[in-house]
Amino acid sequence: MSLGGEQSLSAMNVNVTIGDKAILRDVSFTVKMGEFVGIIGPNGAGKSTLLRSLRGMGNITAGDIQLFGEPVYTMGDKQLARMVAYMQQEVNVGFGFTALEVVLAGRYPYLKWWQNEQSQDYQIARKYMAFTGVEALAEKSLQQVSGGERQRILLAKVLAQETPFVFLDEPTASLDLVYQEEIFRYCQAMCQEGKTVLIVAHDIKLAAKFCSRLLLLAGGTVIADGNPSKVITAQNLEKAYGLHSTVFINKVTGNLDIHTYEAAGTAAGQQSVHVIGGGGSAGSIIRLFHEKAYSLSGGVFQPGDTDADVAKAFGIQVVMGQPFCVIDELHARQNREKIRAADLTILSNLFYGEQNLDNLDAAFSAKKLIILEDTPIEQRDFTGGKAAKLYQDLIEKQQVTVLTSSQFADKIVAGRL
Ligand SMILES: Nc1ncnc2c1ncn2[C@@H]1O[C@H](COP(=O)(O)OP(=O)(O)OP(=O)(O)O)[C@@H](O)[C@H]1O
Repeated sequence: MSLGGEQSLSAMNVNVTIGDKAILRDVSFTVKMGEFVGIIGPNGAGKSTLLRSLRGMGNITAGDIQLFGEPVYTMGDKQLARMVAYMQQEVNVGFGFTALEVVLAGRYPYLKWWQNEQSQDYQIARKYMAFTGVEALAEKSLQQVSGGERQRILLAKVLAQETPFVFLDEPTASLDLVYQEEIFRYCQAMCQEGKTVLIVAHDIKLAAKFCSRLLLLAGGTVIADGNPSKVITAQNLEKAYGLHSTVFINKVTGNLDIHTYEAAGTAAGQQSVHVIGGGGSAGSIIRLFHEKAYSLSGGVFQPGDTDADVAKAFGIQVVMGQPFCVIDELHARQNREKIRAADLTILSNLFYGEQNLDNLDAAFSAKKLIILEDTPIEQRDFTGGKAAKLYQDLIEKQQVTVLTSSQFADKIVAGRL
């Protein structure tokens, strides 16, 4: 029987209070079979407390938790162990036991008597040890393995329980890059087969890549709940973590990516800057200005250009032209208006081909102009037409500063613009 899509877990107005401190406040959500739910949020948000409560551990102060319609707190130990496999954050494992014995203990809800090595339980234990890459450690005691290996042994134990629910509290904490991904990948596969996995994770990008749903907790409440692209937004991250970030789709990986930056000062925000770029030369400058809270504009950029992508990711309004075309009159006018309004205009490593003719011409109307030029001027060829001539005129214009991109970046970072 397929359980896919059926409601399997429900938490209703769950409150946990310890002393006079509210650890969880009115947490409500339901989970369907086959969902892969990542529970994310800052340290102390209540993630582990929530997972423990869902497993019927610790006492909730108010509310109700049900698994398949049955209150979790009325279930017996063995019934719960057949229902939920739970890997805690910190586990006191018997260090005298071998890895195989520890994994075999995951079969406890099914064992009637200690089995021989040919029994099905041994085979199941070895199967999951092979999956988590610890088969070769079967006879080693837990004292003889590394922290990451121990984590993978404990994961094999949890998987060997073969329950419809798998709850994992930071299972990737001491794992290397390969196993971190592997665990998420395996959980995803389990969910596709109908299991329900809840995982507490700090790696938001990994959780967003693999989980079908994220639950963002902060201060004991659910800040956001839904598919990863709905939950991982700059606003939600600021609300939960107090973090300044830009959330975007990484064009190389196709995955959701997060760029974080320090809270900017207010002084920089009073200066307005217009960036004339294109061809990918201005992206890093736009990022730096944005992080320092300058009031930014840009143009005329071409669609598909990485400068345009960076501006879009940071939510900066830029004048966009047509792809592979000379700048048309409307966009040229909009660009000039922004240049005139800006305190400072930056012309960043502009390719002085004819399609940039208007960008170069418009730069003459800047109040203050800084040209970023990473090719030594003496190596530039200014003999190639109208645009090249304009560029030369700009460089030779009085009160124009010419810097390399890195000299300029140093100035912004040091706040010496
Ligand atoms: N037994 C306890 N007594 C008092 N306070 C507790 C107890 N257990 C947890 N807390 C508090 O409850 C809050 C939530 O803890 P919890 O471990 O659930 O957070 P978390 O989101 O899992 O954090 P982390 O990411 O750091 O593991 C924290 O402020 C913690 O100090």
